[in-house]
Amino acid sequence: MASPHGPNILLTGTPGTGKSTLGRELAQRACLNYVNIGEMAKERELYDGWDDEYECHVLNEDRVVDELEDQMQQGGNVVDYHGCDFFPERWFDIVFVLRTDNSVLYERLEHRGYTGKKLQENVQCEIFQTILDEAREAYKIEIVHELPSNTPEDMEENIERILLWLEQWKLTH
Ligand SMILES: Nc1ncnc2c1ncn2[C@@H]1O[C@H](COP(=O)(O)OP(=O)(O)O)[C@@H](O)[C@H]1O
Repeated sequence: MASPHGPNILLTGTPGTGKSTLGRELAQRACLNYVNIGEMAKERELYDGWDDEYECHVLNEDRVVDELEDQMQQGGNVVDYHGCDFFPERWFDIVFVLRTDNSVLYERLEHRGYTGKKLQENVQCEIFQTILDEAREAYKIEIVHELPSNTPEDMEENIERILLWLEQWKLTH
């Protein structure tokens, strides 16, 4: 989606892989808007009930898409969410799937207070590369990129890589 405000970037991946850490830093350094879908849904109550099994709200995906449509058409957004197949494909110029080693992810999620089934299923989601497969099905394969996200050095490299991509994007749009 060509836009004078810049491209739209999707950061996705299993919870705990580092999307919001990377997204906030990237948005600040590249002067883009950071959009955390989880926080937005909470603030605007974009929910469709409660999931007893996973003890979380059920996202009203249609309302999220409606709320964001105008802003996405303007461009210049870094969107952060642990899912990606309900966004319109046309919104994004590039999709990054953050990947974290299982043992590192386990510790991060435990530290976040996840236990039992929630902890296990999130680590399994990463083992089975569920979000990567979802992204590859929902977007053109050439715009989907995996980013390792285990260490602070990884994060710095990822930011630099995305900033370079942004420079290229600006030259061609
Ligand atoms: N590249 C990284 N190296 C080390 N720790 C990281 C990295 N990215 C994130 N973290 C840490 O992992 C935890 C989860 O990160 P967060 O950005 O909240 O993940 P997400 O938004 O994907 O759920 C946080 O404590 C964060 O500081």
